[in-house]
Amino acid sequence: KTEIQWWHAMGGALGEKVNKIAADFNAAQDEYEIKAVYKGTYPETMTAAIAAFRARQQPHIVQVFEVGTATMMAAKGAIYPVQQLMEEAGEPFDPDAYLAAVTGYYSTTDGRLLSMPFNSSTPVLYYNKTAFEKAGLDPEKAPETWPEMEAAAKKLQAAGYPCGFGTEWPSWIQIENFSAWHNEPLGTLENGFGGLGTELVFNKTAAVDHIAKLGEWQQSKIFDYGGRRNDGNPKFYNQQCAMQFASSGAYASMTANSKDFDFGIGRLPYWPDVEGAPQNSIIGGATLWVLQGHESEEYKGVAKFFTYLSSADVQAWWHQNTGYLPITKAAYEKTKADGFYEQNPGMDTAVLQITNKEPTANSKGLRFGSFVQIRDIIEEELEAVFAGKKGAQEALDAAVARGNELIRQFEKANS
Ligand SMILES: O=P(O)(O)OC[C@H](O)CO
Repeated sequence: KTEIQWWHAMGGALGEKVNKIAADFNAAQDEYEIKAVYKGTYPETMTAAIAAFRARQQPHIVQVFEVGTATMMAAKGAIYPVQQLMEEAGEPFDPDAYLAAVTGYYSTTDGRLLSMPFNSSTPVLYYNKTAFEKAGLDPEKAPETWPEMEAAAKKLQAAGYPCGFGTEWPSWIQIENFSAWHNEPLGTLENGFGGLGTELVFNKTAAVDHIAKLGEWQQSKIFDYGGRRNDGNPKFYNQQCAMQFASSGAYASMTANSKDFDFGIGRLPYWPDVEGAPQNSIIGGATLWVLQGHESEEYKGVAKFFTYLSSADVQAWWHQNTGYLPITKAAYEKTKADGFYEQNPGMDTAVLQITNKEPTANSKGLRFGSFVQIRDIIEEELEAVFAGKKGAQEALDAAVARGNELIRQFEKANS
C-alpha cells in the first residue's frame, strides 16, 4: 500500500474522530494507507511541518489553522495548491460544492482554491442551562447583547457561580471576530485581502471600548480570563464560569466534559450602539495543505482521500459530531434533511452566524502576513489589560504598532 502522512492538531475527543476518518478511508479501499499523526497544538503542528520541510521529511498533508494562511501562501515552492493537485491527479473536483465563506478565505484573488477545506468553525457562546435556571434566567435564551451578558453574569454570580463568563482564543474571539461581527476593520485593504501593504487599525475602533469593558469586568469576575487557545475551558466544565465563548468546534469536548449540567449554544453578543452590528462572524479552524516533494502516485492517493473527506456523508458526520461547520452545501442539506437541527437546538448557530449578512470588507476574513506571531503579540497585550497593568487604548496601540512592524517585514520579504 502507498502510505500518506497526515499531520494534524486534533487532540482529545477530536483526535478520535480524525482517527476514525483515516481508518474508514483505509478500510474503504486497498491502494492507499492514511497515517494520521497528532503533532500538538495548531502553532506546534505548523512549526513542525515547516521544520520538516527544511529537513526534507515533510508529510504529504498538514493541517494549518486559518491564521497561517498568508504564511503558507507565501511559501510558494513548498505548497501544492489543492485545486491544481485535484486537476493533475485527474480527480473530479468542484470548488462550488463548498460554502462560499470557506472557499473565499482559502482561495487566490483569481478564485483558485489553495488548501482543502476541512474543519472550519466560528465562535459561539456556550452557557450552562442548569445555572441559568438556578439564577432565574431563561435557560432557552442566551444573552443577545453585551449589556444582557453583563446583567446575566451578575445574576449568575448572585446564584453562587464565581465567574460570569470566560473565553477561548482571546484574539480570535474578542478582537478578530468581535471586529467582523461589529462590521469594524481589523486592518486596511480589506483586512489584508487587498494586498501586502495592509496595516492594522483595531486601536481606532469599537474594539478599544470592548477590551476596556473586559478589563473592568475582570475586576469583579463578570469576566474571568482563563488563558490562550482553549486553556480556559476547564473553568466552564467545573462550573466556576457559567458561560464560555468557544469555537463551535469545541462542541465535542464540551459534551465530553460537561456531564453534570446541560448546556445551550447562543450567538456572539453585540454592542447595540455600534452601527451595523451584528454583521456576520468569520471562520476559524483549519484547512489541509499539501506539501511538495512527493511522488505523483502518492498525490493521487491524497486526491482520493480529499474526495472521500468531502463526501456528504463524511462531512455531515463530522459536522454533527464536532460542531465544526458543514463545509459543503450537500453536507448542510443532508443535516437539515436528517432533522438534526430540530433534535439538537443550537447546532445551527454557527452556520447562521457566518451567513447572518452578506460579508463586507470587514467581515470576509483576514489575511495578514505573520499573523501567527501577531496573534501572540495581541494576546500578550490583552493579558496586560486583564492583569490591570495597561489600559485598553495603550495595549491596543502597542499591539497595532508591534503587529504592523511584522507586517512591514513580511511585505518586504514577499514583494
Ligand atoms: O478551535 P478551532 O479549531 O475552531 O480554531 C480556533 C481558531 O480559529 C484557531 O486559529
